[in-house]
Amino acid sequence: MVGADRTGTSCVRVRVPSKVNLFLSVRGRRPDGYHELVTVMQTVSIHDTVSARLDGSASAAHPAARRFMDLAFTQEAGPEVPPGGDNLAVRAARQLMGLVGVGTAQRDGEAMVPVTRLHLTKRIPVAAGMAGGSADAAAALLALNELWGTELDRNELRDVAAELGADVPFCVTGGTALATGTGTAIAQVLCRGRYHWVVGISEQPLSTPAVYRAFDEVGTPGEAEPDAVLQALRTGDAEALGAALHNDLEVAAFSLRPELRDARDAFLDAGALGAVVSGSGPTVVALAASAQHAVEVRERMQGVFDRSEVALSPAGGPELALG
Ligand SMILES: C[C@@](CO)(OP(=O)(O)O)[C@H](O)COP(=O)(O)OP(=O)(O)OC[C@H]1O[C@@H](n2ccc(N)nc2=O)[C@H](O)[C@@H]1O
Ligand SMILES: Nc1ncnc2c1ncn2[C@@H]1O[C@H](COP(=O)(O)OP(=O)(O)O)[C@@H](O)[C@H]1O
Repeated sequence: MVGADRTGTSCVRVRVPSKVNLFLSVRGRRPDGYHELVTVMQTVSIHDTVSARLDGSASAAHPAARRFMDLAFTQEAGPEVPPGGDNLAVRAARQLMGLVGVGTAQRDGEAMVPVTRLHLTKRIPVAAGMAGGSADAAAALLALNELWGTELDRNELRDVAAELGADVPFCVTGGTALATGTGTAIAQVLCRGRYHWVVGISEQPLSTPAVYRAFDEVGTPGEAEPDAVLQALRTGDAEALGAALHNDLEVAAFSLRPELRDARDAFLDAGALGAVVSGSGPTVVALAASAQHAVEVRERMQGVFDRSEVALSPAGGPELALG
């Protein structure tokens, strides 16, 4: 899997989009506590950026040629984002190093150990149901695969990604996908048109495990099918998509944050084509008929959320730029 010592790249920047769940059905709870899902995910145009840079000779840092490498991580992010080894971007880097047999250390015998510097610029709301941490993990995998010349293909990267979190495999590819299992089995689906969203953001985060626990108490595993969402996407019909938005986790998010139900309903009163909690929340997304309509709906929602943004979907996948 590890390619020859070929990389001449010394810096890679990956701009990675967030996601919304257009449809999410919880089918049941597995013995390990994870839940079986059927979900349709789509990238939206709120992005993080992860850059990776090598100090010293790029070729000397090829993992196949090294037993040790040092990893330095910095970020422009709020205090709620872990600054060290718990950050999903760092966990992704360590996972990739482990896979190619490279340890983290300051020195490798007599020689100085090469340093890989990872930097995260955070724009995606945190613990918001928009897969921000997963997006950063995916971006780190893609950046380091390029920087180190490890040459894992997308399928191999998705396998590594699945070990980091249920949403990470989707974030490696982006676009629009139907995900099953725990969310890691991904099939791209056809999507025509572009969709205009108002993204309602709450500063107070919601923890994904807490929302799944609440679902076990107040929710019922469902049998809803994503057909109406998939058909709307195939035909590029925003009105049909708005009507078909669905999320079984909403009831759990509402039980923890009753005001989110009011916020969703306020979006509908403000003329949105549809509105739904994204993933485990607390972000509520509303579909508009056009860019202008999104601006109008957002204006009518003044004061409902801590803040809001307009955004476009689908937002493609992670974009790599080499330096
Ligand atoms: C709800 C969703 C919908 O896309 O997204 P977010 O709201 O987090 O963005 C996902 O299922 C979240 O995926 P992700 O946040 O990557 O989950 P992980 O890190 O793997 O798991 C965090 C915790 O969520 C619960 N979990 C996650 C996925 C799943 N299918 N069943 C679960 O029960 C488990 O308690 C797990 O310990
Ligand atoms: N790079 C990262 N960005 C955001 N959160 C991160 C990151 N790495 C680790 N985390 C942790 O993951 C938790 C979930 O964050 P996030 O992925 O943004 O939300 P969600 O699971 O709702 O999509 C946060 O509370 C934070 O402690």
